[in-house]
Amino acid sequence: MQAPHVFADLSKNLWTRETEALLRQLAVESLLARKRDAMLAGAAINTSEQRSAMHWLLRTPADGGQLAQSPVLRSWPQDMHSALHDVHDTLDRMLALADQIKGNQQITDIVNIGIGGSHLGPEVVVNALEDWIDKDKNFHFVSNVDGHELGHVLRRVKPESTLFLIASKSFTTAETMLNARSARQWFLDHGGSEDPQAPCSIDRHFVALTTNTQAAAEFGIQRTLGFWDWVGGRFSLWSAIGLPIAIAIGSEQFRALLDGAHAMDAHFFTEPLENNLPVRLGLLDVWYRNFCHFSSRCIAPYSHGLRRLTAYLQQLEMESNGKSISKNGTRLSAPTAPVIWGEPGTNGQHAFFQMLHQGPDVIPVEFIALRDGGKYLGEHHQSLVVNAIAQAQALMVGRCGEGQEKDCDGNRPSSFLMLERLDPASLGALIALYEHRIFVSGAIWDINSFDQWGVELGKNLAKQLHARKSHNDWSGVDASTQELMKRLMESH
Ligand SMILES: O=P(O)(O)OC[C@H]1O[C@H](O)[C@H](O)[C@@H](O)[C@@H]1O
Repeated sequence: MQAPHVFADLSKNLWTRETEALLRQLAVESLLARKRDAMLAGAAINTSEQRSAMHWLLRTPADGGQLAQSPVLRSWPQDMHSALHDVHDTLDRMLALADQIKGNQQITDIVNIGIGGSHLGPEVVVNALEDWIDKDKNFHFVSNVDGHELGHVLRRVKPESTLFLIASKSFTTAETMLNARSARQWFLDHGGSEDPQAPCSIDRHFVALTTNTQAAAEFGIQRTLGFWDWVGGRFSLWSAIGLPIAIAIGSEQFRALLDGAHAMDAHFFTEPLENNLPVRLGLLDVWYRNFCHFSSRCIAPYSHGLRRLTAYLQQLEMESNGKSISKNGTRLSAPTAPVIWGEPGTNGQHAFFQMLHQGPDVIPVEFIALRDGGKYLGEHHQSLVVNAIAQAQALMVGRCGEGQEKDCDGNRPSSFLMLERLDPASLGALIALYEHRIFVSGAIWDINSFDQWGVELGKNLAKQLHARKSHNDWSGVDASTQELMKRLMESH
């Protein structure tokens, strides 16, 4: 089927028309349409944090665009109109800043410091759109608290020609804060200044992207672009967190990225369930996970530009739907998000595809390819996509009669998504497709796809271990953790 900017061939999946009709019935019984409308109405669907989930508003045109005639929009309360107004105010300011930085020839290096949702989205988009980027700027993404990553970048840049973007929704994430402090110290140690009047000042060379503008100011960054707590971290590339993207491709193309996502939003919010690609894919995910008991899904982008897409989708899907408790607090009896994994093609073919063809587990595969490969070596592109099509065919038809070890069962499912080309609008639509698809399966499972309390546990324990380390106090700590901590301290 054709959805905005994305063609989807779902014909190699293990379902029939009847299966899909029954799944749609399940969607009706799970109140999917009502839940979708609640999101569009700005209801607090992130119940554990009492927040709405309105990342789609970040790409809604000021006049409502393709959603203007939607009955939900037409009955929006005033505060939704105000929120949309604020979105466009901030977007205009952000894009003006982006164009100014883009045109500033003195700035040759942009260093984005952030992790999770404040890193993966911008990284995947900047990588994907490298053909749209002026060659006079280098983009660096630092996320890991491992000092090797920041050190590697700092060895290659100079304070006077570098702009640091400190990206953190909360402005409290330990890794980002440590990386930001180290970058700041390096900047001051190498000729930068705290004096706002100085030519190489923190004011000119640091920008914070955050909802916590106060913490950014306390850190010493005055130039801040804000956003709102109703933008989940993993859905935030459309907000101020997208500044590195906007610097890379410019305001006009950033707007094209938003427009592509908006076209998919309108498709999702208004098309009937049977013609709605995010709904069809979300239902397919439920079918495979709960009825066929497939526990993972392989994502294989046949595009070097999309080489980081799987990492991005891992956070999007597994952080959103890796839950075992329903919205009303009961433990679910059925499993939720599968393991998402994969590598770009054709590399994956020469590594793990063997298991996809002959391994004991059936693993649905998602091929993502471009019809038009752009300006590089057309022959390579044809070879790339033919490989993807051949792999999907091989998984389906298998092989028999050549001796048991050579035989492949076949009947292994795959979906094939094809973009016309890798441009901002198509990429925006593709990412929005995944956001909504995940919403659909989350709605069927009746989980809150917008919180991530499991992540908090690890963060808290890391903080406690740090504190205990300074007092060398291990009372009440389990033996395994104690031993590892003692070993770490001994080596110092
Ligand atoms: O943007 P920040 O507040 O620094 O958060 C960065 C990341 O932190 C945690 O890992 C959360 O699980 C992610 O959802 C979030 O994207």
